[in-house]
Amino acid sequence: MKNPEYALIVAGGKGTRMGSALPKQFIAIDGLPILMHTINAFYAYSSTIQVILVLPQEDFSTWTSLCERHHFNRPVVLQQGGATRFQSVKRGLAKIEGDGLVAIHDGVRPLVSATVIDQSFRIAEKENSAVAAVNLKESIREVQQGGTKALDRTKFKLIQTPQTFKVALIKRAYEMEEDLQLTDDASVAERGGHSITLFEGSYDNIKVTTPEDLVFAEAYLQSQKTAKPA
Ligand SMILES: Nc1ccn([C@@H]2O[C@H](COP(=O)(O)OP(=O)(O)OP(=O)(O)O)[C@@H](O)[C@H]2O)c(=O)n1
Ligand SMILES: C[C@](O)(CO)[C@H](O)COP(=O)(O)O
Repeated sequence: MKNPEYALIVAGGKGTRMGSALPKQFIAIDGLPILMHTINAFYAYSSTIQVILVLPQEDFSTWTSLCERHHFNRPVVLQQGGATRFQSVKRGLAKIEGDGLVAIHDGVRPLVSATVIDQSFRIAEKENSAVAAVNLKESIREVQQGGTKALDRTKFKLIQTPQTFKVALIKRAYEMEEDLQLTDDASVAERGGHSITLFEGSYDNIKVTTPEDLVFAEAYLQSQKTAKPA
C-alpha cells in the first residue's frame, strides 16, 4: 500500500524583505493569493494529499475571509506558526499522526510543479529524503576579512523546497534544540545524522522574497496560460 503523503506548507513568516503591509503569502498573483497557488500545486499533484497549513494565529481570520472571497475550499489542517521557520515546521509536524512521507514546502513558492512534487515523494520513498536543488547560474565570491575570494561554483547548489522526508525521521530530527544557523529542513535532518539526497529542482520554483519576485511570478503564470493549447 502507498505511504500516506502529507504536504506541510509553512506560511508563518512576516515577509520583512517584501516590505508589504499585507503578509506576502496573501498578495495576489494572477488574481489569487500566493498561498492558494501553492496549495493548488499540491492538489494538482494528488487529490488525496493531506495538507497542513502553518500560519501566524493573527492571520487565521484573514485566511478565512480570503477563502470565502475566492471560493477556495481545498481541505487544509490549520496550525499556528512559531517565531522562526524552525518552530513553524516543528509545530506543523506535530499535526501528523503515524508514519508516511511529508513534503515540507515554503508557502511562498507558488510556482512549484506537480512533476517536482512527484519526484520528491518518489525519491524520498527510496532514499528517506529528497531535497530540490539547482545549479548556480552566476559566479560567487566568499567575503573574507579585507576582501573577497572567487569560489568554484560547481561545488555549490541552490537549495529549494519541497524537502521531503520519511515522517518519523524528520520528526525525530526536529526534536533537537533550535540552531539559527540551520535555515532549512535538510540541515536539521543532517544535524540529526542523516545523509541528504538532492534532486533536480526548477529555476521557476522561486521563493517570493522581494518585490521583483512578484513581477516574475505574475509573468510566469501569464506565460503558462498563453502556452496552453486553446
Ligand atoms: N516564523 C516563520 C518564518 C518563516 N516561515 C515561512 O518560511 C518560508 C520561507 O521564509 P522566508 O521567505 O524567509 O519568509 P519570511 O520569513 O516571511 O520573510 P522575511 O525573512 O523577509 O521576513 C515562508 O513561506 C515563510 O512564511 C514560517 O512559516 N514561520
Ligand atoms: C528553506 C529555504 O527555502 C531553502 O532555500 C530557505 O532557506 C528559506 O528561506 P529563509 O530566508 O532562510 O527563511
